Order: sequence, then C-alpha cells, then structure tokens
Amino acid sequence: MTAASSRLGDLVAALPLTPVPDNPPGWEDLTVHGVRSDNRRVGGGELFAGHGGAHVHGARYARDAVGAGATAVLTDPAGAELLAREGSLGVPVLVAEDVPALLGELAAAVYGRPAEALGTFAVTGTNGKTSTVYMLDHALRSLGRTTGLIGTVEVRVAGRSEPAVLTTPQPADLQALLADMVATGVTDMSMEVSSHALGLRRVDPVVFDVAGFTNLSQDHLDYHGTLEQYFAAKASLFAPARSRRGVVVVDDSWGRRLAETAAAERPGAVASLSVQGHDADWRVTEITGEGQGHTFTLIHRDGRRLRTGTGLPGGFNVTNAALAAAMVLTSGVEPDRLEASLAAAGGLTPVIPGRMEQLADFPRVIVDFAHNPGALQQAVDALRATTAGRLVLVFGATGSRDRGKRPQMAQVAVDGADAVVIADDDPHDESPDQIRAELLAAADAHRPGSQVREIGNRAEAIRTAVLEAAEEDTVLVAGRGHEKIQEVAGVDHHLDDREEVRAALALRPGRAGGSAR
Ligand SMILES: CC(=O)N[C@H]1[C@@H](OP(=O)(O)OP(=O)(O)OC[C@H]2O[C@@H](n3ccc(=O)[nH]c3=O)[C@H](O)[C@@H]2O)O[C@H](CO)[C@@H](O)[C@@H]1O[C@H](C)C(=O)N[C@@H](C)C(=O)N[C@H](CCC(=O)O)C(=O)O
Ligand SMILES: Nc1ncnc2c1ncn2[C@@H]1O[C@H](COP(=O)(O)OP(=O)(O)OP(=O)(O)O)[C@@H](O)[C@H]1O
Repeated sequence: MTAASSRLGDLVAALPLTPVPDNPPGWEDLTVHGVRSDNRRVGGGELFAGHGGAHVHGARYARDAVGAGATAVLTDPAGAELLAREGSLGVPVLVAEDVPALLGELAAAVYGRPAEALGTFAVTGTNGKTSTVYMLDHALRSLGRTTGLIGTVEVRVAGRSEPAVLTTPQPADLQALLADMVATGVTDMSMEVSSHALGLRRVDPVVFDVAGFTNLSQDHLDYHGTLEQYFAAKASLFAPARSRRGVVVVDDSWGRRLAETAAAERPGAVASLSVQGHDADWRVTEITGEGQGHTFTLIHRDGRRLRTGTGLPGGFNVTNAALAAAMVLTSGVEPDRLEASLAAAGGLTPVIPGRMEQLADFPRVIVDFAHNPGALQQAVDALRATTAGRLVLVFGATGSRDRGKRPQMAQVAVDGADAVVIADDDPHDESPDQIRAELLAAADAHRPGSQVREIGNRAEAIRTAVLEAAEEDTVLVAGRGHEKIQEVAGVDHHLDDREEVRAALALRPGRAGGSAR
C-alpha cells in the first residue's frame, strides 16, 4: 500500500523532522513505502528508523539497512552524529529529537493510516488479554468477519499465522502489519496491548474502536516500578487519544477506579462490567456450569441482553467471555445477532494455545500460562473445583524479573494443590537452584510439611507428575503455556510443555484406553 504522504518532503512538512544539511539533491521527492526500526526486517524502498535503545544505538545498523534496500534513514541527534562520523550513507537522512515518540505517527502516515480502515479492538490487563482476544476473534468470525489477531502467542492475518516477537509489536511493525491486514481483506482486528507498549507509545496513533480492561494485579514491577505506575500505563488505553469506547471489568478495585475516572472524564464512553455482583453497566447473571465451562446471561442497564457461554474452564473465562461479548456489542452489533452466531459457533470456545489447554482427560492434564500469583490462583481454583482426585501442580518462577511474586506464587501453590513439583521456568541470568530454593523456602514457611518436591529439569518434572497421577487426578503444568524456548544463562533451549506432556502420556501404561487428546 503506497500513500501520498510517503513523499519525504511531505513527511518533513507534517512532522517534527529535520533533514541533515548534506542530503542528496531532490531528496524531498523521494517516496518510501514502508518503515522499519530493525535493519533485519527492512525491505527495498523503505525508511529505516535507527534510534537509541537500552542495548545499542539503532543508527549503527543504518548502513546494513541501506544495504538491504532502505532508501532513507531517520535517526535522533546522537545517531546523526554517529552517521556523520562514518561518512555518507548515500540516502537522505532525517533527524527527530524523539524517534520512538514519532515513529507510530510516521509509519501510520506512510502506510496510509490502515487502522482507520479496520474495526479495531484492544485488550489490556494483567491476566486474560490473550484469552479475551481469541474470544473476540472467535466472536467476530462467527459474525462472518475476516479477522486479524495480534498477541503474545501469534500474529494472524486472515488465517495466515506467524509466531509473535513481542505481545504488542513495535510501532513501525504494527503499522506494517495493519496495512498487510487491510491489503489482505481483513475487516476487523483484535489485539493485546501490554503495559510496556502503552508506556512506550507503541500503538500510537491508533484510536481503537473498543478497548477492554480485564484486571490488574502484581506483575512487571521490574519495568513499571510501582503498581500505581503500572495502573497508569494500562489506564491510558481508555483516554480519548487511544480509544473511542471502552468496557472495563470492575471486579477488582483497579477496574472500579478506572471506570469511575473514565465515567467522570468521558461520560458514556466507557462502560463497566461485573461478573461478581458489583454495580455495573453490564452485569453477568444466571451463570450455570456446563461441562467444564459455563453458560451465562449478559445484561446492560439499557435492556440489551444476550445468553451465551464458554467451554473453557475457570470462572475467569466467564469474565473473559463476557468482556469479549460486551466489546463486540459495544461496536454496534445487535445482541440477537451475536447470540445466534455464537450459538452456531459453539459459544466463546476458541482453542487458545497454552491457555488452560487440555491434553488428556484421565488423568486430566492441563498446560496453562499462569505465571504470576493472580493467574496461578485462578487456574488452581478452577481446577480444584472440578477435580475428583488430587490436584498436582508443576511450576517454577522466571529469573531476573519481579522476584516479589515468588513467595506469593509458592503460597498459592501449597494452599491450592495437593502435591507440588517445583521445576525450572526461564531462569534467564539467575541461578535456577537459587530460584527453586526461594520457592521451596516460601512454600515451607507458609505451610510446613506440605507435599513439595524439587525437580529442576522441567521435562523430568512433567514426566514424573504425569506418570504418577491417578486417573481421577488433574496435573496442572503452569507458567510457560505456548512457549517453546527456555532461556538459561543467555542460551536458548527448546522446551515445549505440551510436547513434554504428550511424551509423558505416551509412557503411561494403559494409554491405549484413549486418555490423551
Ligand atoms: C523495553 C522494551 O520494550 N524493549 C524493546 C526495545 O528495546 P530497545 O529499544 O532497548 O532496543 P535495543 O535492543 O537497544 O536496540 C535499539 C534499536 O536498534 C535496533 N536494532 C538492534 C539490533 C540489530 O541487530 N538491529 C537493529 O536494527 C532495534 O530494533 C532498536 O530499534 O526494542 C527491541 C527491538 O524491538 C525489543 O526486543 C525490546 O524488547 C525487550 C527484549 C523486551 O523484553 N520487551 C518486553 C519487556 C516487552 O515489551 N514485553 C511486553 C509484554 C509484557 C507482558 O505482558 O508479558 C510486550 O508487549 O511484548
Ligand atoms: N480474567 C482473568 N482473571 C484472572 N486470571 C486469568 C484471567 N484470564 C486468564 N487468567 C489466567 O492468566 C493466565 C494467562 O492468561 P492470558 O494468556 O489470557 O493472559 P495475558 O494477559 O495474555 O497474559 P500475559 O500478558 O502474561 O501474556 C491464564 O492461563 C489463566 O491462568
């Protein structure tokens, strides 16, 4: 997609960009049809934006980017100095004081503002973003829409999928992706918006049609510093510059605060939703268990109502499903129409890789991404309630991040599970022995004498738990979900919990009985 505004002269006129004095003559008339901030992703005729980062200055890669076909370079003053020292690049160079702050706007201009040609849905919150986005996607497809999806697990453009690099892509990559969606015929897209992305302005200048908030609990404090700052980042998605309408789950105090603030600042734009009986615009009632999942009624104060359900286990998935449905209704779909299309699609039950993903029935073996105390609590509670035998939990903690959540996770584990196996997660640069020792100490201090075993090798821990489980037991392997790489001291190892579970199931005697899915 080529837009008129991709002429460099027009970009300089519209945005705070300064050309360097020795640009080649006629540089103003050069057009670029793409923007990339990573030289490894640059294609012919694109602009490379090389800015300062935490590890390296992107301008260092400008020459490689030009070698790969970049026909213009954008950088910051430090980058311009670096380039001036190295001699001419042979392509026009533009300079901006704060490149990351400008990148989304620049890329949106170059790609012709693709978000404006799509129905756009964004979900933020500590837990439930991925699940809600898959449910949104499922609901939109049930309505006959052609969809795109962006999140932690994958990026999907009308059925074509590739693994995600970040939960929320960098600004130029996001605009490129949206342009690809438009060119492919996508009508509606749903995406996860992380707090990092909001803090770093990765989604700007997209104004989402409908934004959703799931919940907030402790996570990512290594990046945001305090819960208050973490909340402020999430809350910014509900400002007029970032969304037109919103739906906020008010079953925690952060959601209530967000909804109250939005109601005062933008009356009528942001609706509240409660599953747990709080006063709210959207309320969920008549929740009935059905198989592993639930059926429920979603009612708005104005009388709109819808009965639907989700086959995914856990009360929290009722919340995610209700939020997804309320967001679709907020976009203007009639309740009767959505109710009928969801009924035909089997409810809000998409397959979500590594999210409460059930790999066997007897014993029930579930792989789930829960990797913070709130999520672990929810997952353990959901499975406890539906397990006839023992609940066995295999989990660990990530290294080099937010150590404060370890004792809380250990407490949730020994409070909720009958037996716990502590295994390695992603130790990163921390000693895995030390991480396990912290979890063990916290578990022991909280409930002395609990059944807690330490098996560092995760594959072995999974094998042991699966082989020892009785048919009526549930084994929950928590923390890594869909992830396929375990990072230990800077080295990536292939490790996929689902593969390990399947391999262990194959070793169980009597497997021919058909317990594996
Ligand atoms: C804080 C943050 O978001 N950092 C991201 C950022 O790093 P940075 O700006 O410091 O980049 P850098 O590595 O110093 O490189 C500087 C510039 O040189 C460029 N470069 C670098 C190397 C090279 O070979 N070629 C090249 O062009 C880079 O693209 C970048 O523009 O840009 C890098 C390149 O895109 C990202 O890899 C990096 O994500 C880091 C690894 C990261 O872990 N981010 C996490 C915290 C994150 O954003 N997570 C949230 C989800 C959180 C959750 O809910 O779980 C997310 O949205 O994914
Ligand atoms: N609404 C919810 N409330 C609390 N916990 C939830 C909720 N939804 C999901 N969870 C739990 O959190 C885990 C992560 O869910 P999901 O991947 O949907 O969230 P996420 O926000 O995308 O997480 P992340 O940002 O870490 O990728 C699930 O595996 C489940 O255990």
